[in-house]
Amino acid sequence: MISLINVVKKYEVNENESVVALDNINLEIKEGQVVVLRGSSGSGKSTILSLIAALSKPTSGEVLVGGDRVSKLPDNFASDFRRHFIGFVFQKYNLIPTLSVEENIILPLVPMNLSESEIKAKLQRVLRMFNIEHKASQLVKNLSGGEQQRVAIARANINNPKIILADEPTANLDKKLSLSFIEIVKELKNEGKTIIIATHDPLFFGLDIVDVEIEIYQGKII
Ligand SMILES: Nc1ncnc2c1ncn2[C@@H]1O[C@H](COP(=O)(O)OP(=O)(O)OP(=O)(O)O)[C@@H](O)[C@H]1O
Repeated sequence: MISLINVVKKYEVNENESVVALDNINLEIKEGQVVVLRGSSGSGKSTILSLIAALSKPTSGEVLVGGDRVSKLPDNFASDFRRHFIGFVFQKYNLIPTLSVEENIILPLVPMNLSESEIKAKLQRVLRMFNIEHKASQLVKNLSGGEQQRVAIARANINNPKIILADEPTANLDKKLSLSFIEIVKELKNEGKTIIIATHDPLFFGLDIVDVEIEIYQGKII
């Protein structure tokens, strides 16, 4: 279960100016749900994802993920929490173009001190799952947009996290690739993962696999 309780997030722009990105958000997401956060640019969707991932902290209010009060986690615990529980798919993928597909995918494992065989097993699982095995040794910069996205999704899943957060995942994809992303979401849902997608892509609206659609407008749920 993920809960946001009376969450306010203000960004300080300068000494006398702040932006209220989230204005008293209350939200509950159950394990295994696919949730779409919809709303126009600047409405606060990415801010919600970053709070759930403990990438930032609310100005006031609480964020609970599983048993963890992530809004209170010190930074070193927050990165540990992310490594185990969260897979993040960024809009621009955040891949390193000069590294190979497999090097990019195993990056989250670097701090974990795993044996080579453990790393290989985890890598093989996601290479197969996301149909990118045949490109494993190629440099990411030579891949197509759709392939790069599959690498980003594979990296987000390398630790088999319970929660996948995707920020505008189809912003750089054509219709066909966007539909194949939706197929991937279906597979992840079948595995029991909780998936939260921030998007203004109408392809996600009214989809049968989506359990909850939440509309955000100027930092509020409407
Ligand atoms: N680091 C920051 N400093 C100052 N203002 C910020 C910061 N991050 C976000 N904001 C502001 O907070 C509000 C919400 O931004 P957020 O990125 O959460 O919206 P969004 O709905 O995800 O938009 P988009 O679809 O364009 O990514 C916006 O007004 C934005 O300008």
